[in-house]
Amino acid sequence: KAKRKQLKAEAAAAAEAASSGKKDKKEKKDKKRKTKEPASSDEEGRSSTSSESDRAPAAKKAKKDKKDKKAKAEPAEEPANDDGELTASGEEEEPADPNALANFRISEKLKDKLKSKGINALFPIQATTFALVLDGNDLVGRARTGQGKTLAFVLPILESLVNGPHKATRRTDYGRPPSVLVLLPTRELANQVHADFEFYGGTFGLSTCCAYGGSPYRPQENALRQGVDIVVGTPGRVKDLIEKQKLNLRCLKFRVLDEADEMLNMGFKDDVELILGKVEDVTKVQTLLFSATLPEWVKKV
Ligand SMILES: Nc1ncnc2c1ncn2[C@@H]1O[C@H](COP(=O)(O)OP(=O)(O)OP(=O)(O)O)[C@@H](O)[C@H]1O
Repeated sequence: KAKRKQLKAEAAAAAEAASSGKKDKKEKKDKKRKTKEPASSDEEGRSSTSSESDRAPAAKKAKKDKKDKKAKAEPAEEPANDDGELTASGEEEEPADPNALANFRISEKLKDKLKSKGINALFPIQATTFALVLDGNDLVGRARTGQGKTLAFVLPILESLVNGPHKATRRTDYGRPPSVLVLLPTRELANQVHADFEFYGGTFGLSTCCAYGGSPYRPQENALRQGVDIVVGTPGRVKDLIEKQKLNLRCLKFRVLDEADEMLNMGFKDDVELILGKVEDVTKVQTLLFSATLPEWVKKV
């Protein structure tokens, strides 16, 4: 009986020892897990359940793929402009070209017309003259053929008549005398300039008449009687129309002498002087003169 009691006591002690060993082990295990846990929860900011930690590599891969795609897409997010310069992404694109239409006081309608002709920026001669003419100055411009001289006076004249200094006093009534007179040495040039004034001036409802020698008088006289805003012509025919009292220059806001040296060479000296002398008050007229060379007579004019 005593032996059985001892065996029981030994078994109980062994069981207790075993249980306390398990407890130790469990405590150690728990400790171990606790030291691991912060790392795993910090890693992705997620709880470390087994199912989630199993998903983590896939999520990481997706994230990496996205990063790679973004890196590949990045060059497209910073587009290069026509000059190859990078422009700031996410902001409205600033026109890098100082001569871009946006940098000039050109109305939207006129800009649209220019763009329809593929003109997105002004040529240097146009950029130089635009503000000067629009602000009311007289001008002498030396320019070779093909530099875009025509638009150098067409654009600021139109803006000045419609939105600028001459807006308030410009006549718009039926039978009005013209606001603009352009003199050129040849009918080809007159036709060219007339076409530009018609195309761009038409935007504002401005009418143009072309008058050169050899063409019938009747249509020109009819147009002048009804009233036009712009007259483009050669000196001989313009002088004739003045002398026939079909054309009167008393309301003129602009007079343009284009290719002045050529007009001199072609013998239009007297006609030009007579026409210029018909303006009553020169302080009320802007005079723009373009010439490839500046002989004495051109300087005097
Ligand atoms: N800013 C511009 N951008 C692109 N093209 C333009 C621009 N200005 C004018 N042009 C074009 O350039 C060409 C020459 O222009 P323009 O005829 O006005 O030159 P010009 O110097 O007056 O020539 P010309 O001496 O023969 O009269 C035309 O075809 C015109 O449409």
